Amino acid sequence: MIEVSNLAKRFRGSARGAGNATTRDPRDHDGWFHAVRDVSFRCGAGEVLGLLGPNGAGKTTTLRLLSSALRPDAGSIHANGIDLLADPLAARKHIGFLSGSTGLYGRLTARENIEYFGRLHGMSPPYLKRRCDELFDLLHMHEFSNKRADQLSTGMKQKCAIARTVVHEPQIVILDEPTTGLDVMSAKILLDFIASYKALRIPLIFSTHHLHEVEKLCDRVCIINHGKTAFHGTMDELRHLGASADLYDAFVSVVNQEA
Ligand SMILES: Nc1ncnc2c1ncn2[C@@H]1O[C@H](COP(=O)(O)OP(=O)(O)OP(=O)(O)O)[C@@H](O)[C@H]1O
Repeated sequence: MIEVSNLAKRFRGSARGAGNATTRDPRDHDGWFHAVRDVSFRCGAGEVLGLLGPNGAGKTTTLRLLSSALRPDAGSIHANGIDLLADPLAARKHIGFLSGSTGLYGRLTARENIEYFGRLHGMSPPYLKRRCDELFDLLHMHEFSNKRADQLSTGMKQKCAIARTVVHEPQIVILDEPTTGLDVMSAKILLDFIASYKALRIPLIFSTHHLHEVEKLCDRVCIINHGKTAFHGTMDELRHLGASADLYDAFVSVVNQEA
C-alpha cells in the first residue's frame, strides 16, 4: 500500500506575463510557482490507480515526488509502512519509476540497458537473465532485444524503458504516461502488462490522458487540478460525483466544478 498525504512542492520563479489577474494560474504568487499544493491519495495491494488531470495540473511533479526524484516541501509518503521521505534510498529500492524521458544508453542494446540497471540493483547474472527473458516475453521485446537503443523506434524505446523500470521487481510501480508513443497493438500489450500487477498484489500508479485506459484498468482514480486533488475515489464514486455514467462527462464535470 502506498499512501500520499497533503503533498506540496513549489518552484522558484513565476509564470507571470502569460496572463492577467483573472487568467493567471492561481498557483503563481509571491515569486513562487506552487506546482503541487495539496495532493493526497492511496493505492492498495492489487490496485491500479489512475492519475488524471489537465495539462500542467501537477501529475508528473507528483510522480517525481513519489519516486524521490524531487523532495516535497510538505506532506508525507508512506509505502508498506516505510516513511519514504525519511528514507529515500528505500524509496529507490522499492519503487520502480518510469519517467517521461526514456533515458536509455544509445550505444547499448535493449538487453544491455536493462541488464545494466539490474546489476545496479544487485541482481545476480542468472536471476537477471531469467528476469529479462520473462520481461521480453511479457512485453513482446524478443525481436529487438539485441538492437542498439539508438536504433529503436519510439515504441520500442518505451517498452525498453518500462522493462528497465520493473527489472528489479519493485514492490510499487509508478508509470508516467506509459502508453505515450505506442501503437494500438503495443498499447494493448502494455495495458495487459499493467493489469498483471493486480494478480501480483503490487500497487501500480500511472498517469494518463486516455480515459479508456482508466476505464479498463483502474480500481481507483485521482484527479489533480491546479496542483490539488480534485477527486480521489473509485470509478463508481467518480461517476456519482460527476453525475454521469460516462467517464468523460464525469471527468469534465469534476474539473469544471473545481475551476
Ligand atoms: N522544475 C520546474 N520549475 C518550474 N516549474 C515547473 C517545474 N516542473 C514543473 N513545473 C510547472 O509545474 C506545473 C505542473 O507540471 P507537471 O509537469 O507536473 O504537469 P502535468 O500534470 O504532468 O502536465 P502534462 O499533462 O502536460 O504532462 C506546470 O505549470 C509546470 O510548468
